[in-house]
This record gives sequence, structure tokens and C-alpha cells, in this order.
Amino acid sequence: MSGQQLVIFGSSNILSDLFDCALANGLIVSKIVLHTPEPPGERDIALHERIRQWGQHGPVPEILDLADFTPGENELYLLGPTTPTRAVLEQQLDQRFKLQFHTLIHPRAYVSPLARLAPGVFVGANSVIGPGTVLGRHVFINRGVTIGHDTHIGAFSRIQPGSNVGGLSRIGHSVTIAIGATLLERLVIGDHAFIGAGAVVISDIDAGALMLGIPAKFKKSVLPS
Ligand SMILES: CC(=O)SCCNC(=O)CCNC(=O)[C@H](O)C(C)(C)COP(=O)(O)OP(=O)(O)OC[C@H]1O[C@@H](n2cnc3c(N)ncnc32)[C@H](O)[C@@H]1OP(=O)(O)O
Repeated sequence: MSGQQLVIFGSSNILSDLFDCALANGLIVSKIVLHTPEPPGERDIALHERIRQWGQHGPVPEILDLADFTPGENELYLLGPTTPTRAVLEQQLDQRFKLQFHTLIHPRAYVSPLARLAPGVFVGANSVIGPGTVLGRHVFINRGVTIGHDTHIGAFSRIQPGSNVGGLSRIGHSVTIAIGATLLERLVIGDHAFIGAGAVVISDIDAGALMLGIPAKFKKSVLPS
């Protein structure tokens, strides 16, 4: 893998995690390709400041607009944001470039050889993906997450640090499981559901439901219009 270059499309606060994981895999982050202007939110670190900090660990990546991007040799591709807008970005990239996305796994994660990971998946340090589990396109598994056996997670879902997802479950696409949440086994979670930080989910969840607390209770619908 060494010497291969990672190109990241779109920017968000997870860029440092991607950079860290690329370093651990001996990859060079060569380009960050921006599709929309993304002003930093409150307490965010601006992109230029973030990548300046990376400079001590290798070349500072080039930042360019999507309009100026053309695929090069020896490049691997990954999406940078974890927000639901990723699906739109992937569609745009597919229409224009037909790129094959990379699956980036931190060397300190454990992914069962019996699990299946689709292109574009990220698995962070100290996460465990159980046997028989299937992760769809661009699923983002943050640090210290455990996913039990035989669980399917739909495309573009994101599972935040320290969450635990039981086995034999069906998680839809574009689902968010926030930091430190726990889901019991054998559950069905609808598309676009949002499970809040620290929630404990003990029963199935409808599409687009925001669920909070222990046990998790319906707060409101967050289904995109
Ligand atoms: C490396 C990293 O940093 S990754 C970290 C990624 N971030 C996360 O995973 C955190 C994601 N955020 C959450 O989970 C938040 O709890 C959210 C988005 C679900 C809710 O946040 P907001 O919509 O801002 O909620 P808000 O602060 O307006 O509160 C609304 C109500 O829900 C309650 N509430 C908010 N969050 C939670 C929660 N996690 N659990 C229980 N109750 C909550 C509030 O107390 C408030 O209750 P009230 O109506 O009785 O007053």
C-alpha cells in the first residue's frame, strides 16, 4: 500500500481521523477536493489550519475545487463528510468520474474475515466488526465502536465513538448512531433514524425517528423532506 495517495472529497471535522488512519496505513493524503464552500461552524477548526497541523507528518495536501479535479494514477478515493449530503456528493462523483472508492480500516481495528465491507467504508481505531456483518457503501464507523455478528448496516450510516450495536440487526441507510449509544440485538432501525448520544435502544425504530434517552424514546421526526 505504501506510496499510494488518498484523495478525499469534501471536508468535515472527521478529516483528521481520515488523515490519522491514512498515516497508520502508510498512505499519503495528496488532495482534498471541495464540492461546496464549507465555512467552519462554531468551535470548528478551519480546513487550512487543520491541514497545516498535519505538515509535520508529511506533505500538506493540495486543496482544490471539484471543477478542477481530474483523476490521477495511483490514487485512492474516500468521502470526507459524514453528513447525509454525502449521498449527493457520491452521486455527482459517480456521474462524472465513475470512481471506485477505497475501504479504509485502521490497523488497530478488528474486522472479522467473515464480515463484508462495501467500497467507501471507514473503520476507526479500536473498533470491532463481527462475523457475518455487512457494512454498506460509505458507512462510517468511528473509534471504539463494536458491531455484533450478522448485523447489516445500510449505505451512508455513521456510527459514532463508543457505540455498541448488537448482533442480528438490520440498520437502514443514512442512520446516525451518536456517541456512546447502545442498541440491543435483533433490532430493525429505519432509514435516516437518529439515535442520540448515550441512548439505549431496546426496540425497533421507524424511519427518520430521533430517539433519545434510556430506554430510547421518540422525540421527533427528522426524516428529510
Ligand atoms: C469524534 C467526535 O467528536 S464524534 C461526535 C459526534 N457527535 C455525536 O455523536 C453527538 C450527536 N448529538 C446528539 O446526540 C444530540 O443529543 C442530539 C443531536 C440528538 C440532540 O441535540 P439537540 O437537537 O441540539 O437537542 P437540544 O439540546 O435542542 O435538546 C432537545 C431536548 O432533548 C434533550 N436531549 C438532547 N440530547 C439528548 C440526549 N443525547 N439524550 C437525552 N436527552 C437529550 C434535551 O435535554 C432537551 O430536552 P427538553 O426538550 O426536555 O428540554
